[in-house]
Parts: sequence; structure tokens; C-alpha cells
Amino acid sequence: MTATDAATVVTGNGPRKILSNSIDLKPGDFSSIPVLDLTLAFSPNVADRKTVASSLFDACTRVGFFYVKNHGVPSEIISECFQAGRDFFELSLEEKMKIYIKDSENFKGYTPLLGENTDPAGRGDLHEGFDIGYEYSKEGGKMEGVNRWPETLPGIKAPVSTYFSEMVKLGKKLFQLFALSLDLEENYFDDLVSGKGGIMRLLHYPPQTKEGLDMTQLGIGAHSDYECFTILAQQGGVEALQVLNKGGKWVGATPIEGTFVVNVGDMMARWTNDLYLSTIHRAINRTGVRRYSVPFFFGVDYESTIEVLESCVSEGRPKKYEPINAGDYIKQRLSETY
Ligand SMILES: N=C(N)NCCCC[C@H](N)C(=O)O
Ligand SMILES: O=C(O)CCC(=O)C(=O)O
Ligand SMILES: [Fe+2]
Repeated sequence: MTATDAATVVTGNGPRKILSNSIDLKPGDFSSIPVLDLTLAFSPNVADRKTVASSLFDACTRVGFFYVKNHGVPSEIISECFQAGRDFFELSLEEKMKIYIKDSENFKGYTPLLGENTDPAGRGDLHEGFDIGYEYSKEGGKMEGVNRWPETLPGIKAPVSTYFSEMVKLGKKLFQLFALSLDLEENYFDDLVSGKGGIMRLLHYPPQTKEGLDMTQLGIGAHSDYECFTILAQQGGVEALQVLNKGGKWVGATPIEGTFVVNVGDMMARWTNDLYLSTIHRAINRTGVRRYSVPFFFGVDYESTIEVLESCVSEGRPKKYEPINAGDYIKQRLSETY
């Protein structure tokens, strides 16, 4: 792929130079994950916001992963959500299985150890999870569904919901940066992202040093995410997440205090005609201590249509994908997972 391939894009107004045309595209060519400082993303000055968008363009076209710092989410809200996760996973298996994810039409609730499968050998993933989405009042179409909270631990609802709202706020901000980075109006995605599209999970990866555990087993097998992008909070000091570069090397996404890891998902890759990379990653916890993480998979509202953005189509990059409905796409992907 050449720089000109992305540098000049065809828009509704004819060919136009994309924002970051000075940056050569080097998909997958990374040995570390960039850190974006979001301070200027909150500046009243659009030129400042475009500076951040330009770094985001580089990160998305070259790596598909980046950290964000100075993101504005209060640290207590994050630590209270992690505490909720620790409390939840301490419940008995019997209690957790009362809200088994497979008993839900819309993929909400508990996934036991080995209950999710990214392993081609079919062994299942060595993590347990608790999935929630937007708090609907009734079971509905597409992905809409009520959240299923553990009856014996009502105290986790407030901190988890607060964290969810913070993620929606940050996610909307990131969508605006994505828009700027693609040379679109800053509010291009706003009407499609009410905050109803997205899933958050509490995850627990037991350490894999215990006797009897197969050391070839992964905490989560190599995969890409499904939604537009993921905002991941990792427990400090516990290495586990790894990201695959084009040389086939796994690059560690070491936790950095005060940051989230953000990665592009398959829906955004599709929307951008694969200009933005939905990069393969996995997690394995060999640290000897329990690891907790909280991914938030953010996307557009499920009734939206995802059609390749014109600004991502050029002579060197013909349109690869047909339009799809966001909810159908996610539901299909999730059905393949469980
Ligand atoms: N075990 C499997 N297959 N995991 C696949 C990755 C999880 C993706 C995530 N639930 C998402 O919605 O993006
Ligand atoms: O726990 C992590 O670090 C990554 C989780 C993840 O990749 C996922 O849930 O899709
Ligand atoms: Fe993932």
C-alpha cells in the first residue's frame, strides 16, 4: 500500500486530501503501542482536536491499538467497577449460573470458565465474564435486552452502571475524533451513537500457573473485536494482553497507569474499507495472580446501516463491503462465539 492510496480520497465533493496525508500507511508495522494524550481532544479549538485526530489516524492505520491518557474518567469510578468485578466473581458458580449468558436472547449475563471459544482446537477460553449492555426496560429486537444482575449482590449495579455511562461519554468523544481523523464532520457519527449500541464485560482471568492447568491454554484466544472500537481497562501491574503485528510477533500491551487501551473493531474496519485495522489480540495470564479487566465494546445503535465511507474509497482502495445492519452483524458474530 502506498501513501497516495490513502492520501487522496474521493468524497462527495470530488477528490480531497485526507487529514493525515503526510503520514505513510504502514499497516501492522509496529513494535510498540502508541499513547494518545486526549488533553487537546477536549480543547475548544478545533485545530487542537484535529491534532489528536491525526495521531489517532496514524494509530488506527498502522497499529489498530492505542492507549489513551488524560481521558477524563475519574479513577474512583474505575476502581469501584473493578471492585464490583472481584465481588461478582467470588460468588458461587451456582449463583453465577443463575444468570448464564446462554439463557439470554441478547447475550447478557455470566460466561463460565471455558464457556467462550476462540481456540481453533475448541478448548474454550480460560476466563469468566459478566456482560451487560444499555439498561433496557424490556426484552426487544436486535440486541436489545434487559441486563441480568446477580440477585445476591445488588450492590454492584450502581458502580457498574456508573462506569458504563462514563464509557458511553468517552466513546462518544472518541467517535468525534474518529470522524475528524477520517476528514468527516466532527459530528458525523453523533446521531448513530446514542449509547445503546455496545456491550461491557467484567472479566476474570485466573492465573495459569496452578498445577493441572494446561500452559498452552489461552485466557482469551487470538481474535479481533466485533464492534466499532473497544475501550479496555486493565488491572495495573498484571501483564496478559498481546497484540499481533505484521511480522507475526506478539507485542505486549503492558498496563500503563491512568490509561485505557483502545482498539479498532471489525465494524469500524469494515466501515473504513479496511483503512483502519481491527488487529488480532489475545490474553494469557501467567503472572500467578488473578487478573481482572473491563472491556467496553462500543458501537453504533443497532438499527444503523454500516456502509463503506466514501472518504475511504479511492482508486487504489476500491469498495470491499456491502452495506449491513449493525445489529444483525453483531448478533451473527456473537452467535458464532458461544
Ligand atoms: N471467545 C471469543 N470468540 N471471543 C471473541 C472475542 C470477543 C469479542 C467481543 N465479545 C466483542 O464483542 O468484540
Ligand atoms: O482482557 C483483555 O485484556 C482483553 C479482552 C478482550 O480482548 C476481549 O474481551 O475482547
Ligand atoms: Fe478483544
